[in-house]
Amino acid sequence: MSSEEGLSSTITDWLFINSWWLLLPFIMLLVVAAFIVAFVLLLYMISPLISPKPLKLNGAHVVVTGGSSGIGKSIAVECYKQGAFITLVARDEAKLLQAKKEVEKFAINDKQAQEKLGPVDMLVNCAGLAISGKFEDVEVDRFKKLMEVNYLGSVYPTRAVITTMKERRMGRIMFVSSQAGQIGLFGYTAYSPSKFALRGLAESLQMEIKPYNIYVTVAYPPDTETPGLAEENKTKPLETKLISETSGVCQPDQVAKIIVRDAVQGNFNSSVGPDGYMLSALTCGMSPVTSITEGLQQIVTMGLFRTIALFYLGSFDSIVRRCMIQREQSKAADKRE
Ligand SMILES: NC(=O)C1=CN([C@@H]2O[C@H](COP(=O)(O)OP(=O)(O)OC[C@H]3O[C@@H](n4cnc5c(N)ncnc54)[C@H](OP(=O)(O)O)[C@@H]3O)[C@@H](O)[C@H]2O)C=CC1
Ligand SMILES: CCCCCCCCCCCCCCCC(=O)[C@@H](N)CO
Repeated sequence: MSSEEGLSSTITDWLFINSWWLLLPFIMLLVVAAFIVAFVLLLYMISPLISPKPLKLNGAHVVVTGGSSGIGKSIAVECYKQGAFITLVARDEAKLLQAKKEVEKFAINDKQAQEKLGPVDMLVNCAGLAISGKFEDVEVDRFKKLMEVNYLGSVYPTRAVITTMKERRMGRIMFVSSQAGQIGLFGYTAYSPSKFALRGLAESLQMEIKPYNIYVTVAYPPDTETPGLAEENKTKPLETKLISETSGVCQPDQVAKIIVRDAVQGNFNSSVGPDGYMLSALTCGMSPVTSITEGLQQIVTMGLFRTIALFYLGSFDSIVRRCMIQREQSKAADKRE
C-alpha cells in the first residue's frame, strides 16, 4: 500500500466515509473559498496603494502661509512658475510686498497679473519658527509659542478651507514639518513636538477627507538655508549643530521643488535627500501609502534602515557625551583661573 492510499484511508476511516472521492466537492469548495479570501485580502492591500490623480497647478489658487520668506517663498515661486495664482499669508506687510515682487518676476502668462483668485485648490501650511536649547534653558512660554505657531497655526488655515474643498471634492493640504518631526534630537525638546503634532493631525485628517478626493502631504525638510535658519543658529547648542550636520544643508528652491511635486501628486510623504528618504521609510508606521512602489520599498528597506539607524544613534550619543565632557573641562578650567 502506497503512503497516499494510507493517508486517504485514514481520513475516510476517520470521517466514516468508505470512498475518498466523496470528499471531492468539499475540497473544491475549500479551494474556491481560499481563492476568494486571498482575492479580497489582495484588494484590501491594493486599495490604499492606488495613486491619486495629479492636481493641475496651471490656473489653480494656492495659499501659502509663511509665504514671505524662506521655504514658503520658494514654494510660492515654484507654484507661480507652473501657472498658479498665489495668496501669501504672513504678519510683516513690508516683507510680504517684497516677496510679492519677487514671486511676480516668474510669471508665465499675462492672465496671472489679473490675480483671478477663487476657492483654494492647495493650502500650504509653512508659517513657523524654530527655537533650540537645552530643555531646562528654554522658557516654558516658548514651548507654548511653538505649539501655537507651528501646530495651531496650521490648524486654523486648514479649518478655513476644508469645508469648501469637501464641497468641491478636490484639493491639496500641505503641512511643512521637519526631519525634527520624525526624530527627536538634542536641543529640540520644544520644537520637535510641534512638528510631530503635524504628523498626527495629517494622518487623522487624511483618513477623513480621502473619500472627498482631498490629499494631504507632510514635508520633512532637513536644515535649509533661510532667514529662519540663520535666526535659529544664533542660539543653537553645539550638539544640535553637529547632529543636524549629518543630513547637510539644502537650498530652499531645491526643497520647494520636491515638496510641490509631491503635493501635486498627492503623496502623503515628502522627503529631501538620502537621509530624508531613509528617515521616512523608517518612520512610516501606519501612515497612508500613495503608490505601490512606495509600499514595496518600505517593506523591503525597513530592516536595513533600522540597522543603519543604530549607527547614527550611536554617533549622536557620542557627540552629546563628548560635548558634555568638553563643557565640564572648560568649566573646571575657568574655576582654576
Ligand atoms: N529652514 C529650515 O532649516 C527648516 C525649516 N522648516 C520649517 O519650514 C517652515 C519655514 O521655515 P523657514 O523658511 O526657515 O522660515 P522663515 O523664518 O524664513 O520664514 C517664516 C515665514 O513664516 C511667517 N511667520 C512666522 N511666524 C508667523 C506667525 N505667527 N503668523 C504668520 N506667519 C508667520 C514669516 O513671516 P512674518 O514673520 O512676517 O509673519 C515668514 O513668512 C517653518 O515651519 C520651519 O519650521 C523645516 C525644516 C527645516
Ligand atoms: C537610517 C536613518 C537615517 C537617519 C538620519 C538622521 C539625520 C538626522 C538629522 C536631523 C536634522 C534635523 C534638521 C531640523 C531642521 C529644522 O527643522 C530646523 N533647522 C528649522 O529651522
